[in-house]
Amino acid sequence: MDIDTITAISTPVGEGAIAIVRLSGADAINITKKIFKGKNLDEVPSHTIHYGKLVDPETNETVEESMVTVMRSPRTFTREDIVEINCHGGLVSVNRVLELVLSNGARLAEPGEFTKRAFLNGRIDLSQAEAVMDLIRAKTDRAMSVALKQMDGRLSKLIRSLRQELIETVAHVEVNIDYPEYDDVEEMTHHVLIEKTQQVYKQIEGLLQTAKQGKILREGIGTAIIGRPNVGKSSLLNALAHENKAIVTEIPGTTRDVIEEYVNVRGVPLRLVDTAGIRETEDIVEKIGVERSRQVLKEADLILLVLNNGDEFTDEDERLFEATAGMDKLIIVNKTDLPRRLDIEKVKQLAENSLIIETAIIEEKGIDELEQGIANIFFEGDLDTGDLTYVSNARHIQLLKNAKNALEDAINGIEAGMPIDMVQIDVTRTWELLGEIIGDTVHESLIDQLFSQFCLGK
Ligand SMILES: Nc1nc2c(c(=O)[nH]1)N(C=O)[C@@H](CNc1ccc(C(=O)N[C@@H](CCC(=O)O)C(=O)O)cc1)CN2
Ligand SMILES: Nc1nc2c(ncn2[C@@H]2O[C@H](COP(=O)(O)OP(=O)(O)OP(=O)(O)O)[C@@H](O)[C@H]2O)c(=O)[nH]1
Ligand SMILES: [Mg+2]
Repeated sequence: MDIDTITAISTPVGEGAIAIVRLSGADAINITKKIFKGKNLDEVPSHTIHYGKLVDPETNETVEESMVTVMRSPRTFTREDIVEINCHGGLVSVNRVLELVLSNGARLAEPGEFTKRAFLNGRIDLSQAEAVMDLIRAKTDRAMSVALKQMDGRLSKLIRSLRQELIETVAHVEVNIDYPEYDDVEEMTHHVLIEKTQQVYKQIEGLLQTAKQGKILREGIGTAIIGRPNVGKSSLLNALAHENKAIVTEIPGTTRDVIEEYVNVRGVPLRLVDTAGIRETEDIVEKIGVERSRQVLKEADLILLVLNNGDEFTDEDERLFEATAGMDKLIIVNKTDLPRRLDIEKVKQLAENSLIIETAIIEEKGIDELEQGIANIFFEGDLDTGDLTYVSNARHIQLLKNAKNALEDAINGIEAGMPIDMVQIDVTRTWELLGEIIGDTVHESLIDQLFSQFCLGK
């Protein structure tokens, strides 16, 4: 394992009042002492902060003034000695402090390396480390609360208990293999095996059932706003975002590219995508936009299909209904301030079970109903992260699916009266797959790859 001292700027790039350069490792305090003029940092109590000047030992030039926090191993974020240098938040000043630390013996940290050390030193497990990243990226309060629970070790605890159950079944099997002469042991084994494996199977299934909501909490509901040019799609995006994000003009074909925006509709996280109005066009730029719109449409979890109340219902509108058949969809009849020319009966007929909502976005009418409609579609208005343990991470979901399959093999084997040591292989495999979620049984290259997705300085 690396034992060198790492450093990085732990605050975002850009101007701020304060920025933090963090050091972690056995030399963190020694390196800081070389550049810090103030109290003797060897003598200050752990978890205390101290004012002083930062001085370049080569030139004796004062580089910065600072507040320095000293935290001694092992009760720290990484379990190593940590120093946090709080300096002024200008771009130049933070970088000079970083350079100073680097030239005095620290190494620049890789992305995620602080959290990786917390993992390698056993303070947190892999799913907790991944939750740290989710927390940073959380777009809504609810996504954040899911991440916080995972960081707290909720998922880990559940996975550990499932693995424990599996180990117990394996133990029973071992007894059976070692003492085949006891008939009642065999009966017992069969009984226990069926019961325990099915119990674990049900819990894995339950976890997987939270995956759809978990994914939505994490990434937002992929929502495509589609419709003919000029019906008011970009106006709709702006209304839901409560901000003028997309350009709105009276010229059809205004939106040429796909515009994405995270919005929070009554606690439901939407990844809202405004698209170029779909029509047959000769304009080359618009053509590409229209192609992209069709692509977005295919990948969406929810469609907001916008129609113009003041215009006739056209073949192009009809084709949009066809293209979105069977998808979760809301029909928005916009521009109800204009006299109706739209064939609403036709719309009702094509809408099937989809809700039709009338809006006049320009007058801010119908937006409330629309927001309620969106909330209802996914969670009957109630997206509750309450007590459930969610899985939201694609890696975890895949591992759970594989574990479920392996356990299914085991259960089928038991029921078909397969030799017990064959069944054991599948049970052990399930145990290993679950272990990968928390990082008990993972390959080093996977660990490197996972942590490299982190932000620098985390
Ligand atoms: N300035 C600063 N703020 C920060 C962080 C940081 O690294 N620096 N964090 C970085 O993400 C978060 C806090 N995360 C932390 C998690 C664990 C420990 C820690 O020392 N844990 C010890 C117990 C400490 C105690 O109880 O006194 C341990 O688990 O052994 C510290 C920070 C958010 N705020
Ligand atoms: N009368 C009326 N006009 C509206 C309403 N909503 C939007 N508009 C106007 O319709 C025009 C087109 O709106 P956009 O939001 O740009 O339409 P779009 O569907 O994004 O258009 P493209 O990007 O060209 O496909 C603008 O002039 C809007 O001000 C409404 O409820 N009533
Ligand atoms: Mg537009």
